[in-house]
Amino acid sequence: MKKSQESSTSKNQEPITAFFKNSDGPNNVAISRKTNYLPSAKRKATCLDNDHLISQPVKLKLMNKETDTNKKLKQIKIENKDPLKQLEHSPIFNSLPDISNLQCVTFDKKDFEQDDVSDVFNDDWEHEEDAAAFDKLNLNKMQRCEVISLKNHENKMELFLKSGEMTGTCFVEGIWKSIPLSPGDIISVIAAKNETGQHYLNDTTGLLVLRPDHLISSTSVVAGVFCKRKAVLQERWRGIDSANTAMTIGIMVHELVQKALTQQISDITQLRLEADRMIRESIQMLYDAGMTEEETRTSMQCYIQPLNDFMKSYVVSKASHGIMQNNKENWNGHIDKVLDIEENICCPQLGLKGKIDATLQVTVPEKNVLQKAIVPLELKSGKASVSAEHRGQLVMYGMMLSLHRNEDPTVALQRGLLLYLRDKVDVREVNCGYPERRDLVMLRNQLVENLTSDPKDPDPEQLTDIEDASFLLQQKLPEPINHERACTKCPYLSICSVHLWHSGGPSVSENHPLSKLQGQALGHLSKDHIKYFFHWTALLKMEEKFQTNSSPLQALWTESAEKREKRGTCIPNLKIKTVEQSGEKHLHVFRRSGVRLNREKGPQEGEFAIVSIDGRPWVAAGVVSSVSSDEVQIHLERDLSKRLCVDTLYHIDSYESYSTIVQNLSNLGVLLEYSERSERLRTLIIDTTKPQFEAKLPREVGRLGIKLMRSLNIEQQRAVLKALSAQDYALLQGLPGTGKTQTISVLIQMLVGLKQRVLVTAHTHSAVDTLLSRLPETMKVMRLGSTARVDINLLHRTEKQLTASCHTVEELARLYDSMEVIGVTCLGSTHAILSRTTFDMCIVDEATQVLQCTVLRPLFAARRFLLVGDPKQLPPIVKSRAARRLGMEESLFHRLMDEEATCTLHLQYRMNQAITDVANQVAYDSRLKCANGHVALATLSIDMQKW
Ligand SMILES: Nc1ncnc2c1ncn2[C@@H]1O[C@H](COP(=O)(O)OP(=O)(O)OP(=O)(O)O)[C@@H](O)[C@H]1O
Repeated sequence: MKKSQESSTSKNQEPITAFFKNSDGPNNVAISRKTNYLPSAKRKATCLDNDHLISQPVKLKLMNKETDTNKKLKQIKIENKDPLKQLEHSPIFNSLPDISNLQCVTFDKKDFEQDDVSDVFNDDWEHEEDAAAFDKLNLNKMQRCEVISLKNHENKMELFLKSGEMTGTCFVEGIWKSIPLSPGDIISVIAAKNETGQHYLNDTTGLLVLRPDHLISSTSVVAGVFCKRKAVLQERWRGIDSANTAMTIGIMVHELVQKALTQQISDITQLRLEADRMIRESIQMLYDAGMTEEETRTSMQCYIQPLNDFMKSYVVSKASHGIMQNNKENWNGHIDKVLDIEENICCPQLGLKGKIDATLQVTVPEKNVLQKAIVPLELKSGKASVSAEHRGQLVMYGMMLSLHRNEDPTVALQRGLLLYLRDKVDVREVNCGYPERRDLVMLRNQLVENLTSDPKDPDPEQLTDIEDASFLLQQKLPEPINHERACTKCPYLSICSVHLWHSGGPSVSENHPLSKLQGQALGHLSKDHIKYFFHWTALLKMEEKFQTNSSPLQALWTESAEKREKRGTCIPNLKIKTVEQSGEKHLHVFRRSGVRLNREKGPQEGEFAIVSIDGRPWVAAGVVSSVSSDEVQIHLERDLSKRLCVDTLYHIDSYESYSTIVQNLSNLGVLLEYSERSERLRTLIIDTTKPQFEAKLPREVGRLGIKLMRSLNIEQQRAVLKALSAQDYALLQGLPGTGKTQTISVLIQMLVGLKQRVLVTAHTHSAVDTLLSRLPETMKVMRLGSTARVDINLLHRTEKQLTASCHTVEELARLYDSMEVIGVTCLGSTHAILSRTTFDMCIVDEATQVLQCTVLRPLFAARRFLLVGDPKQLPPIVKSRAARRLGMEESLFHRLMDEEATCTLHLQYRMNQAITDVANQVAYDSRLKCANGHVALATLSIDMQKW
């Protein structure tokens, strides 16, 4: 039984095209003709009856952890054959892309002057005059449709689709048939028509994009060429992979090339000076990656001469052909103009997004005629592999750009340039035929199937049991690859393995590398650790789902700007007034003439927002710096006025970023790590091992205490001593106005007096600032985080201000090391200082308001911690009712509350007796006391005349 399942699965992995022939990795068989994405048992559970049209949504039933389906899922074994070997045996391994049917596109002058921003897609991308037409759906152009029902025929699937008021059918054959569609799914389709007028897609025509509203970056899609599973893990657990040398050099080389291109630098001495300047200005990034200037200079050397050659031959020369004409693979064109740098490109028709390194206007000789074209350029700082990953990225940019030009993405001529500069200049033109485009869309579909829920998945808001939730809401992952070397080094090994061995998904045979690596990946984790991980990932998934439903990104392309304005999420129809360079960003001032802006609704100061124009959602994004009744100021990463004409109307939309969810998932991922810091927290937080306290404190404490603790009452003094004696952690429960901040401030001074380094954190910027502002000016304090969010009185203590005088990585490191206190919010705790320093104590204020998984990040950086808060005050903000019901509001403070570890402050200085009595009746059960008679009798005299 098992055997037959194994062989059928491996048989399903035949490659279909040659696209991945240059891939370095094993997933170059990523697209398989017959592979269904779901494990076969799950497929069975969800497969559609061949003979019935299904038009009703399937009723959901909560699966019990040990249902038959689940048992079956666990039994499935997948034998992963080495995909490279399979590929070699493919009859089409060496076939070349079919470009015979490509049409040549000519450009006119206006194409080069500004973007073609014609209305490519309106509310539903295509509106036809005839409103109630049945079977009038025109799929010759890409359409966003809803699958109403589907019917399986012998070799094809019949889809009944709806787009706006239009309906129609489409037959899906070949590779497209393996997409696991359900009624209710949103797809984007372009199809051919046969002689009978019937729309169809097969292996040689059409595109079907699954759930196109979920935009995946083209970098993530090509990451899936090597390992689809890693590509999905990377999307969800981004941040586990820390900054490294190759990444840092890559960023610096990109900046240097972009500078050379925009300023037309073709002089080797000037390029060297630019590189040196860049290194000097990037000391923060070098510190993060643990690199010195000298190392960086040496690593960048091998790019400078080739960059100079590139500039001379392709950019500044007047010739219309490049160097190395003897090497026929090298590109033979000329770069006439740089149109854009880091152009943001967002394409909801293909469900893709990306950032193009440089958008160029070029001249290319073709059959002895000089042709003009606009091409994306992708710079690669690694070896000139011209791999499937590198080419694939350009193919996707090409498809997105062709849709922006209103062309057919399956056949439109596309050109792109790959630029390699390590050791020698190597410029390759990438053009491709239909098979590559189809395979990349299919690869994206496979990733999106794992990254989004399908209409048959349970609605998280209906879940009532955390065990069910943590089983049903587990991250879906593609099958693992068979590559021991890659898996051993993979930063996602533990997360990949925990899903492999502890979820209902497919498992692997005993000979698979992941079986051998199981001990290394999970040997240090107990059942409870894994259960905690899955509980919290499920809760985060519920919260994420709730957020996606309440503020959907797709409104940007499915609703008009006016409709979004009515909903209160958009400020529409703005024009650019001015653009000013502001550090690395461009401060854009937008104006709406005539109409006063509603300052209460839409993007607010300090919020992240998206800038769109009609037909082109998300042309840029950034943080809003101010909103007045007639102007919006926003810092964007690129200058929009350079590319778009002055009369362009812009819309600015609020955007609920999911980076917080991803950061929280990453924190849970780090908690699974085999390291001392993670083991310590697992023991304290998951196993709830009792914290230990020193029986005696050093004499020095007494000496310091006489001086510093005089301002504290007896309860507060006890709290300070308790915190000082904690070996693991302590809790400080402070009722309102009882002097929590005052107590913490004295504790910090005591710790610093004892030569200990302290990390101070809280949920909000204001709480961090309140604490830091109570510390003496003589203390060495640094506030991390964006200066825009820091209290004006603390600006002199911000990282930006303090590091302004550092000119070398060494000076910077010395400065960081000299700081006695570092202050940062919990979400801002991803700064490199925290991963490179072990603080003696981390103090978390407002600890009852922070999500358990958010507070983990600062705690990883300290030997012991103090949680300060009031469990009777606000819990963490959780929007999903179901997640709240299942325990997401439980803060770490609540989880660890224990009499022995907790000190409580009851004596308050803020309310007189009458108000204290009310607070006691409502929440504190007579435990809140006035600190003294003066407080109890205090009154407020108000001059009623003045009111
Ligand atoms: N031991 C003390 N003697 C005199 N006044 C004190 C003492 N401790 C705190 N206070 C005063 O009580 C007020 C409240 O103190 P603090 O802001 O530290 O309390 P908190 O518990 O942090 O308040 P909140 O409930 O707003 O978080 C302040 O005005 C502070 O100066």
